[in-house]
Amino acid sequence: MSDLNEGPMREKRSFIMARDPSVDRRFRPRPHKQLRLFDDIHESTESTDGSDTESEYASNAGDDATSVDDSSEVDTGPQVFLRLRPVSVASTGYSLSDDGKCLITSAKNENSSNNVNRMEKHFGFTSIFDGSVGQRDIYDICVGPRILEEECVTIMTYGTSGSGKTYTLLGDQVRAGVIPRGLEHIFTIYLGNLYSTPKLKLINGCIVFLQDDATLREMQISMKLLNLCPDINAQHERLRQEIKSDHTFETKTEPDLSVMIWVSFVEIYNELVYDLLSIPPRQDNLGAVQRKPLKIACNKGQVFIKGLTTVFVKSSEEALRLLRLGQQRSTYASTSVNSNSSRSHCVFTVDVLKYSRSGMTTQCSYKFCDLAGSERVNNTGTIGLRLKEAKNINTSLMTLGRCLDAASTSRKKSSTDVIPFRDSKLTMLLQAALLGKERLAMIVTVTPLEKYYEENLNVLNFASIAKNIVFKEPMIKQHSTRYSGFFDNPKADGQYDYIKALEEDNISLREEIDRLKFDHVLKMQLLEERLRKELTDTFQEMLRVNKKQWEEQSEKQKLMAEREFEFKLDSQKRHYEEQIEDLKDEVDYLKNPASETSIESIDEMEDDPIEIHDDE
Ligand SMILES: Nc1ncnc2c1ncn2[C@@H]1O[C@H](COP(=O)(O)OP(=O)(O)OP(=O)(O)O)[C@@H](O)[C@H]1O
Repeated sequence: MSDLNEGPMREKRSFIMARDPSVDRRFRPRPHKQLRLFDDIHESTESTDGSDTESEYASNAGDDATSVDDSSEVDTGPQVFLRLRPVSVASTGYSLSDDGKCLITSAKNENSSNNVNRMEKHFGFTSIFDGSVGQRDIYDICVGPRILEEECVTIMTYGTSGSGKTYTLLGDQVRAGVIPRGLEHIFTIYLGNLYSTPKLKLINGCIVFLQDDATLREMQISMKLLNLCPDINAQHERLRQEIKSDHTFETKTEPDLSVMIWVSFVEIYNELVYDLLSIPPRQDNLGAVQRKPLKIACNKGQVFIKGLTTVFVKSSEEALRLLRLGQQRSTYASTSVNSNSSRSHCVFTVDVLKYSRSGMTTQCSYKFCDLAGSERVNNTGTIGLRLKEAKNINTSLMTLGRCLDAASTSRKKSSTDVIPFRDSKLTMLLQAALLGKERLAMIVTVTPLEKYYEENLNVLNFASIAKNIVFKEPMIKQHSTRYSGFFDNPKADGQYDYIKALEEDNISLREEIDRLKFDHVLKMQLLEERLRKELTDTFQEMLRVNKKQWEEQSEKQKLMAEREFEFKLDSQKRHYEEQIEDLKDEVDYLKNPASETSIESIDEMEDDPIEIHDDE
């Protein structure tokens, strides 16, 4: 009954349903001649010789590159690029429009599930890259300009499983992807302004000045994690050489600017957010990393993850090492379509925090988001844990599609429909980009094979919804705050001069402190010198007096010994002289016995031998 009253039901729009949301039929470009893609493309997935045909592309497809730059839609909505994976025999169901910006699909396979899917469809993109386009051009066109704009940007890869999302973002051992190139680019830009210690940090979405002990703690965390990282010196050097030969990045040294760079890495696995750079309880056991899910929160419109480890990095190499560490910890598994398939959505964030002498702190963040691949679970025989993972992946991707759709519809109709960000962790995390508060660049990857035709249509429908979004509000170029340590009160904004004066005072006080310190050090040095001299003089005087005393004492002792010796000598001398006298008398008596001397006395004398007396 109610059906009759309400009239015909309106078709509900969805990115995976059959209705074609691609370019409006009335305006879509009609190709005079459909170009066949992939005629000269050979399978290059297995090749590791680094033979990307970049230079060829640069000359052949240069027009594409320029068309991106001068596009007026750059400022009004997301940029959506299409990258086709190289395959040996590409399906004839895909072709390019004359201007190279529209992919035309038409099912060649009669088994296609429904009539709508078999119809010819046109999907417009900011740029389309065929399988011959290498990593260098992808970076130069899709990402490099966003990095130069120094705005918050989310760069996302979206596609079916095995279509090259991870390859595009991370690259492989030989060909660096978008992230290593982006890191090199960012560090080259700020080379002249990099600050060597972490004094500013983003905490719960706000920029905070760190005290010395907190700075020290952050440096210890950074050191601990870097010690856990795989040793990639040689690999980093090789990739760096490759990047240097591919691009010419320029350093922009600005006076009075200090730049601090932080990185964080999370994965969303089965709808739970995990920190890929957490410090494990035991350093030596990577397997013992506690997988504690984290919560997403919002503070004054800034989305952040509670308790997430953000690591201060001083060079692109450190950032890359942390990226590899997180990559090792993220969830991969072998599936029917990809032997090393990402089973989670991974978001690697680079926060650039700047502090200028005027007291302004600004933040610009680069989020690199590697989405897990959409998968057909019905036909591929996926079971068990892989099935659970695939369902969660598909559900969150569907929510992403719904959010994009709602964002697109509400902008066009100026309606206030609630965008269902809260329906998945992925959309909660990326809501700033989906609302147009940050730039969004999406690289859609497709494997142009017949067997993926219908899956690819879903991906292309999704991409065209994203492409059609128009953001009317101006982008927030940078999140900026003033150092709250100077001013907590809301009137602060109008008192810039006062802040400036305070800062000048601060600078002159610091100079005064430096001068006083210098004077103090100088004074201490002079005092030390004087004390040393006094001490030396005192000791020298003491030595001199001691020496004199010793000399006098020894002189006295010498004199006494001499006198004593003389005295002994005299007494001996006298004694012998007396004995000699006695002996002489005896001789006289013996010669003349009539003398008065008696015999007894002579006998006595004989019994009395000569003695030597020692006075001692
Ligand atoms: N443009 C390309 N050029 C050369 N090789 C490629 C390209 N795209 C993908 N590959 C190769 O294809 C394989 C699968 O790619 P990748 O792992 O990036 O797929 P994915 O889309 O991330 O898949 P999943 O969603 O399952 O993780 C890898 O071996 C990769 O090197």
